[in-house]
Amino acid sequence: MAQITVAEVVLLLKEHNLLIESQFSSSTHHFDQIAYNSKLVVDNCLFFCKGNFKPAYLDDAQTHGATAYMSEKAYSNAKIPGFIVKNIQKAMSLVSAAFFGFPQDKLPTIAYTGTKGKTTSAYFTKAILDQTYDRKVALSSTINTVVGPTSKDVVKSNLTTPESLDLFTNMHKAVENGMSHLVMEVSSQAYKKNRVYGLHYDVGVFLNISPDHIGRNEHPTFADYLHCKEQLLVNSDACVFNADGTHLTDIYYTAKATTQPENIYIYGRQREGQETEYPIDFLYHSIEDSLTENEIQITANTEKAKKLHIDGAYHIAIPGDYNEGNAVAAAITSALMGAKPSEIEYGLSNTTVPGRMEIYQTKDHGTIYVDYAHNYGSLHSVLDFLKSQAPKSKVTVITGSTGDKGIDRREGLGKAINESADQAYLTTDDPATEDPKKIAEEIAQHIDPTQVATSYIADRKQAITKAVTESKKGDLVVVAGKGHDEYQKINGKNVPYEGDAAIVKNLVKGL
Ligand SMILES: CC(=O)N[C@H]1[C@@H](OP(=O)(O)OP(=O)(O)OC[C@H]2O[C@@H](n3ccc(=O)[nH]c3=O)[C@H](O)[C@@H]2O)O[C@H](CO)[C@@H](O)[C@@H]1O[C@H](C)C(=O)N[C@@H](C)C(=O)N[C@H](CCC(=O)O)C(=O)O
Ligand SMILES: Nc1ncnc2c1ncn2[C@@H]1O[C@H](COP(=O)(O)OP(=O)(O)OP(=O)(O)O)[C@@H](O)[C@H]1O
Repeated sequence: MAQITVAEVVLLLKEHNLLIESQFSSSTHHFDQIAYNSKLVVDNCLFFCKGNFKPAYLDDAQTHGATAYMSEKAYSNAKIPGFIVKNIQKAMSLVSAAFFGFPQDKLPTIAYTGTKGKTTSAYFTKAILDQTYDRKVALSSTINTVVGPTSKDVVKSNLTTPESLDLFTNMHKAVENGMSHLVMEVSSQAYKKNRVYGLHYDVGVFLNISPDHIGRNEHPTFADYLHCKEQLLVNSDACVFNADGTHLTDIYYTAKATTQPENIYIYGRQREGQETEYPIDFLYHSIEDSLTENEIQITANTEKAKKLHIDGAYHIAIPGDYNEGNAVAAAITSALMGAKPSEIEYGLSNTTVPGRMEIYQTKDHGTIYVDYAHNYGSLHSVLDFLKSQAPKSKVTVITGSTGDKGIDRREGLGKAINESADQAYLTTDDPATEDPKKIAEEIAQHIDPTQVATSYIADRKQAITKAVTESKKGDLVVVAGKGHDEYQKINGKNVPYEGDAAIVKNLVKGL
């Protein structure tokens, strides 16, 4: 049973130079529960006060049985002793890991970061390793959290990377359920907010970086965004990264600062007359690249890479040339964890990801793609790929952009549409407290209406219906931005929404 004593808490906090004061007189007292939400407090619980905290939550926690609290400041309404700490997020992460007996030590972990491709690569990796380890691979992703082998062990996720206490709770459950490995996504916010403080990974992958998540409530600058993402490499035993991305020198030297070059693996697309500053360990190229699937060839280019024995051809069930890089990252990390080429082939050729390049064919109308692209980098990748495959096809995009965050996405989406689409229906996507029409107007400012026929339809379902039913044979329709989401975030509430895929699935039945 998970437990922690006062003495263990004090020792841990002192070791990390986080303790300001312990108000506890007994060092042998132990806690049976830990929580950061007063609504979840039960008897003999250690309660963490963090974030936009109100003293009333501490009253609530005391009523429900908290026997101590931890916080960056002492509360005058406290009737229980406190641990006053320098950084509550760091302290909570360390104490959570210790409370659950450091589950990470029993759960080899592969972690992905990157502006784009985390979920897809994590799904590929889980699918491969599930073959190798008899479906014993846990998952922490934007879409689902998997802590055991049965369907009741799968829950929808709230965040890309959960709060530390939730993450260690999940890892503990996974260990209890006999899971052998964990594949997880680590967002830059997770580092910014110390949700993974003290966590070490067996393999850390840096997929790519492009401007995103910069602004109010997220990262003040791109440099801060990059710094947060790079922390994944600092905390990994083996590092894998993509040579085709930007900021490579920065990324390479960050990896090298804590990892021997023999444990750093670099992959990149094969190009004519290629010269790189670093030895590329794995080269890949497309054997076949179509609107519905891919086949790639992976070639080991260094002695270190050859030892993984993954040279060969692999099918990928999801289209999009950028998914080839995601697949190679998954192949390398899985091989580092013991997967064989046949298991890699099975995982890559049988994995689709909800809301990522889902394809819906019609008889007499266009082909419809439902995709999570919601910034310049991702929408540009998708549209560029479709244009390269079908240069003569008319491309229609249906999209909106989120309110209250990622403001620069509006310009990016407009720019990507302007560069590669023929028609756009701007609509609603998680407007939060903003007016979706105003957001659409901001996107439209970056579209030349003489080149791209652009209109606004507030109701997302109506916009999708119009675009799909008006499409002609050979046209390509991209429903972008919401992916697998079945809600619209409006004024602090998740308002239920049918979902892009469900709407399209129903529509194409009659077409
Ligand atoms: C800005 C930010 O990081 N906010 C996160 C943070 O909020 P917070 O600590 O301020 O929590 P709060 O909801 O204001 O409440 C304060 C505290 O009072 C407690 N409380 C509240 C009510 C009550 O009755 N009793 C009680 O005890 C709460 O449990 C909480 O501990 O902690 C919460 C969980 O403990 C998170 O859900 C929340 O994420 C917000 C919702 C969020 O959406 N964050 C986004 C930006 C995010 O992290 N995204 C990344 C992906 C983006 C990327 O790639 O970087 C992600 O990993 O998902
Ligand atoms: N390697 C890549 N490079 C550029 N775009 C990509 C890449 N991989 C996926 N995409 C695009 O980004 C979208 C999101 O992909 P995915 O969910 O795998 O990434 P993510 O990093 O988890 O994204 P997010 O942080 O938004 O949750 C896809 O639907 C696709 O449009």
